[in-house]
Amino acid sequence: MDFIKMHGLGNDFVCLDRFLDPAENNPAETDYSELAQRLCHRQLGIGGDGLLLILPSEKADARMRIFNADGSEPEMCGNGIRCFARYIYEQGYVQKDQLTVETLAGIKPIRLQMKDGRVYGVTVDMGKPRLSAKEIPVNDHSDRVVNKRLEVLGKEIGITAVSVGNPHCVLFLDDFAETDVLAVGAALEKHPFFPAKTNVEFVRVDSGEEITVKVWERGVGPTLACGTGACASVVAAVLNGRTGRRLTVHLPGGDLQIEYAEEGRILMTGPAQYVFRGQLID
Ligand SMILES: N[C@H](CCC[C@H](N)C(=O)O)C(=O)O
Repeated sequence: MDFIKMHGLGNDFVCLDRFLDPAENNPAETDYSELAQRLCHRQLGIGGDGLLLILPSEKADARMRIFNADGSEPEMCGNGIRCFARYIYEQGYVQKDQLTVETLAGIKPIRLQMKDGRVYGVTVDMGKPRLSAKEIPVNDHSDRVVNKRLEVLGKEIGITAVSVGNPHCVLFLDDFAETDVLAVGAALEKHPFFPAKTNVEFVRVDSGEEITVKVWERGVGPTLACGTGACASVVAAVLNGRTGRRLTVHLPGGDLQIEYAEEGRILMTGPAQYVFRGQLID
């Protein structure tokens, strides 16, 4: 089985190209949950935060499926879709710098930044955030921004819940040293307030134009970057009046440029890089 390894700011993915032969119809390869757990394992497999499937689409230029390292299938992946877009262009499956990708969170318009025929940056229209309790989803009856105090590890913590197709729980901190990100992240991921579990972002506001974010990802754990998490953090910062609408988001793996535009759409721009091509020895 051939695969391609890619990453977006260190959020890394094992990619299987099924564009020309959608193996989804192939019974031998339908348990992607098991396959994701096997291929993403850092010692027993290739290693990755997730498994990306590159598939044809009847509604867009291509279709992306993403599986977390624990085998769960989330609705969307921000760093992954940038890698996906670069790959399908440079593979020749699309010959244009503006394309669309079908995901479980809807069809995402994408613009490629190119130099000498190679993609050096990708801008994704991530769409509008979902803010009502049912859409996130959370166990609450608010129909507006969900700012809530939750009991976590014996302490009360203030959070903002936002969805960008997948659920996010955003906390604002003055100093990362004040919180055990790993313990609080693990506890919040599975907190009963989030019936579909959640990604968790710890955000320090550095200025009106910059935030620093650490992430605990649903179905993965701590990652070097999370595209949807960075978008959710910007939305939460704007809704809580903490920053402007156009931010540089500093993640452990690098920076993303994100704008939560006045009309409500979120634009995310960042890199997508190859690591290696390989063959799995069964
Ligand atoms: N773990 C996330 C999916 C991957 C999102 C992340 N890799 C990104 O770049 O958005 C979830 O279960 O919703």
